[in-house]
Amino acid sequence: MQSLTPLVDLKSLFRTAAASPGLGLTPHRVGQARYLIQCVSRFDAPNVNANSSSSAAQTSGSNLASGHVGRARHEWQSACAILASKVVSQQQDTEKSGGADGVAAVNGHPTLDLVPVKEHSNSPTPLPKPLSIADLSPAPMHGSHLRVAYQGVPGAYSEAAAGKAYPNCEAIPCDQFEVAFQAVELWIADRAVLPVENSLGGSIHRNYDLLLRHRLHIVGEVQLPVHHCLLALPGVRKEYLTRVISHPQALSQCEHTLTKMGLNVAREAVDDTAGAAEYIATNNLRDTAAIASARAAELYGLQILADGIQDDSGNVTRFVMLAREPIIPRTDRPFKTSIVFAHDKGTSVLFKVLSAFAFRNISLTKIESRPHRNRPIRLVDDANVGTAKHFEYMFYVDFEASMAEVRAQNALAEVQEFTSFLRVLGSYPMDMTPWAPSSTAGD
Ligand SMILES: O=C(O)C(=O)C[C@]1(C(=O)O)C=C[C@@H](O)C=C1
Repeated sequence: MQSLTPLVDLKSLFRTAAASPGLGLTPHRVGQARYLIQCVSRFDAPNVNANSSSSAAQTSGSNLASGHVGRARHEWQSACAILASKVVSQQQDTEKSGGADGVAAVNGHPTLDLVPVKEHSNSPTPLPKPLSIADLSPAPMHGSHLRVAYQGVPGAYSEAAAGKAYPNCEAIPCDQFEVAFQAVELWIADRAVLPVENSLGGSIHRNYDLLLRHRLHIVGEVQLPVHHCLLALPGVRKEYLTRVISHPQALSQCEHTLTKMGLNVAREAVDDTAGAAEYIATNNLRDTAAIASARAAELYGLQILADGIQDDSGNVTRFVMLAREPIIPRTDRPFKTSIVFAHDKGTSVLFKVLSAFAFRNISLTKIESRPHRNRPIRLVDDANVGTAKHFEYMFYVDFEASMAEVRAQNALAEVQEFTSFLRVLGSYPMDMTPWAPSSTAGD
């Protein structure tokens, strides 16, 4: 088995942030990160899984991966927020008292400590170099590689998607989707590549919710054909198996094929496909198989019991590429734009919003609704018949146009009139890779 890049979890992520001023972190950010490490330590709960891209992952199998930040994420997050704000106020106090970084106040005006000029010296103190255009490049890179965060361990499909999106990138494994978001926000990574939907399994809701909660921008998409294999330890036969473990999406993508193969064994959800393979290898499990990639078989020393077990040969997962800054939309190639909106008077607005696109001949490629978590229910009282409880939604729409096109700008101006909340998640080039379906076990 090869030695692999360690998984980034919340704790190590903040530790790296705190210890690496070279990553482009401001002293403020480094200070925040130090405090965050303390917060994370307080809420560490081994064997409790905080991550899940689906509620199915909360089944017993999801406890397989160990060492996660667990219990009470909301507690942890509010502690982070409080402590991070303390860092800011402490920093402001220090600045006021003139103690930090050589800044002192004279008559209320800060003065800077200048580098002393050494007179008649042959070896002058090196002076700071002025910033040049190159220092201001929009995509900060560390060394020659773009650092791309993904959820899972090496061998996960998300790692392959990161490589497709950014060839030669340094892929950074993260144990949760949220960690991948934060890795970009804290400058540990330059981009994140995260799955949002699969042609068989449907939407990965967790990432839709996180897109709204974080301030990253969609700067691209990649569609990855997903070719699943059934993996087990060398020498294990199908008849020995009592369970199959994998990511909930992968289990759902192979549901019928597993049944057709006569594998009516327990199916358990874990955090990612390659993590399932790693778990079997690490614990020498001879009664368990994983659904994962051929690369995962190679990395963790498993054999392939069956190849191409996805229920459809055209099994494709769509991933979005996320960055701290949006890209400038263009019109010289096909673009897609993703928006999210809500209306405080309910779903009646949906028809008007959709017609704003229809009148301009703009095709929609996806529409998704999620609970409006800040205001999930709207009560409508009618004295005669009682109280109607309407569920409230956030609507996510992808449409085929660039924000550089006037028709898209006009459509959004109209949508803004109808809605109480509107955010453009990104305008980005469409993945136009030629179609190449993978083979299935029955082919
Ligand atoms: O578990 C993995 O390998 C992943 O990359 C995650 C994931 C997903 O979240 O949908 C990605 C692609 C496949 O659809 C199956 C699982």
